[in-house]
Amino acid sequence: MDKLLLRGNGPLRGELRISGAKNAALPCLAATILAQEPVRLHNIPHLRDITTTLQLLSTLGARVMVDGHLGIEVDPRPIHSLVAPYDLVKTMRASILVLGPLLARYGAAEVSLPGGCAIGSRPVNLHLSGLAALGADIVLEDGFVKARAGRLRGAHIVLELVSVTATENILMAATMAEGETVIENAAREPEVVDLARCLRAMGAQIQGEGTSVIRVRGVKALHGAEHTVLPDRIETGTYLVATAMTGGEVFLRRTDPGLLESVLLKLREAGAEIWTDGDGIRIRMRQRPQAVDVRTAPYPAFPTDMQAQFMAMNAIAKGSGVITETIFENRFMHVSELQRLGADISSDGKTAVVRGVERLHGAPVMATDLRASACLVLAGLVAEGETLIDRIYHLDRGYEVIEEKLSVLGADIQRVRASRSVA
Ligand SMILES: CC(=O)N[C@H]1[C@@H](OP(=O)(O)OP(=O)(O)OC[C@H]2O[C@@H](n3ccc(=O)[nH]c3=O)[C@H](O)[C@@H]2O)O[C@H](CO)[C@@H](O)[C@@H]1O
Ligand SMILES: C=C(OP(=O)(O)O)C(=O)O
Repeated sequence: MDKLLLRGNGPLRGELRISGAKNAALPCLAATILAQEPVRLHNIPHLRDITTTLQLLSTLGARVMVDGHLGIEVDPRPIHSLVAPYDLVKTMRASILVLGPLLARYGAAEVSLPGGCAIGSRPVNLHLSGLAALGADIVLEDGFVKARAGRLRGAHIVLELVSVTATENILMAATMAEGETVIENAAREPEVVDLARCLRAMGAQIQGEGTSVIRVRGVKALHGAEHTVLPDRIETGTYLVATAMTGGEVFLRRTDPGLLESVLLKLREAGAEIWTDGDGIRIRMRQRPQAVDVRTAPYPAFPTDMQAQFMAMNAIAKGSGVITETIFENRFMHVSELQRLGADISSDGKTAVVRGVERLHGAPVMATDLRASACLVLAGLVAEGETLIDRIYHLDRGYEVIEEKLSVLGADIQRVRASRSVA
């Protein structure tokens, strides 16, 4: 297994291009199943989760063409299998997103239940009850969700809690249902909005995305389209925190400051100077960060996918900050790894109190999930001595060439390939 080796190397400086959003690219790729013609997607990040999704689409029979550096064309016409097998689904929870489209377009689907993930139990009951409300017969058998339906029928669905991918699954299915579907308590995340735009380009009739009530008038068929995926707000936020922690100055381009206002607010509170300009963000940090309190909640509040990174920043900040995680019940796995680097953190249930220390010290650590991995990279950027991060396959699910991007900014970071020993 590859590892990352970091040595604290002072402030990050320079300019970076932000990639397309993983969490928007994944549902848009699933949405291609609905079309009757090829769909071209642009600004697709080069990530392991994307490769897995493309493999899944190919397994179903779709023809996938990688078109230049960041473009992908999916031709769904040859789809002949409606089974998403365990081998692919176990590595990526978002594979459940093919359920709604397969059901709506082909009237049946068998999708392996996504494997458990380190950040919590992550059930899919809301996906299933939403699709059942649209008329699907669903059974759980042999570890698979097996669903069947004639033409789906529009319904009034009130989600019990805000779920991003459940909103997306139901939204995709509803585009081809007969009549109107209303999704109440829908997720308002920008990635849901991006999916709605992609579906609208394919001919879907959708209103209200970005609010908590989405209305969909079903159509008989969806056509081919082109869509450019929005920038990754979590990648953006991660590089902003990296710059703040190292006391550097960095300009991020091809991003959208409007997507991460809650994060920018907290960075300013920590002492960062931030300038936004259309699709760019400049950040400068001229002092040791001030610890901040953070409470995660659905968009537009502070994102759970940025929680671990802010914990790393608080670990070296002046004062202490309280981090409250309200979305996932087990998203503090990075606490014990940060403690190995010398962080002073106590956690109890949903809350962690982080008392900033002057300095972290490098040590071998283990990544436990995607954003936990990112937080260890951030800690390694400022730790004294060497930090060796194991199990970075998590990181490769969601950060495009992170070691190259950080190296460009002056970080001392290298990938240690599995076959080579550490010098
Ligand atoms: C691929 C993708 O877009 N992943 C994102 C998505 O995950 P994902 O869509 O899986 O997360 P959800 O929004 O569904 O999770 C929110 C909460 O709802 C619960 N829940 C969800 C579905 C369900 O059927 N039943 C249920 O109880 C979850 O356990 C969690 O406690 O949103 C999360 C919350 O912003 C992000 O951290 C993930 O990066
Ligand atoms: C938790 C995440 O992704 P996923 O939902 O795909 O596991 C994430 O992007 O931080």
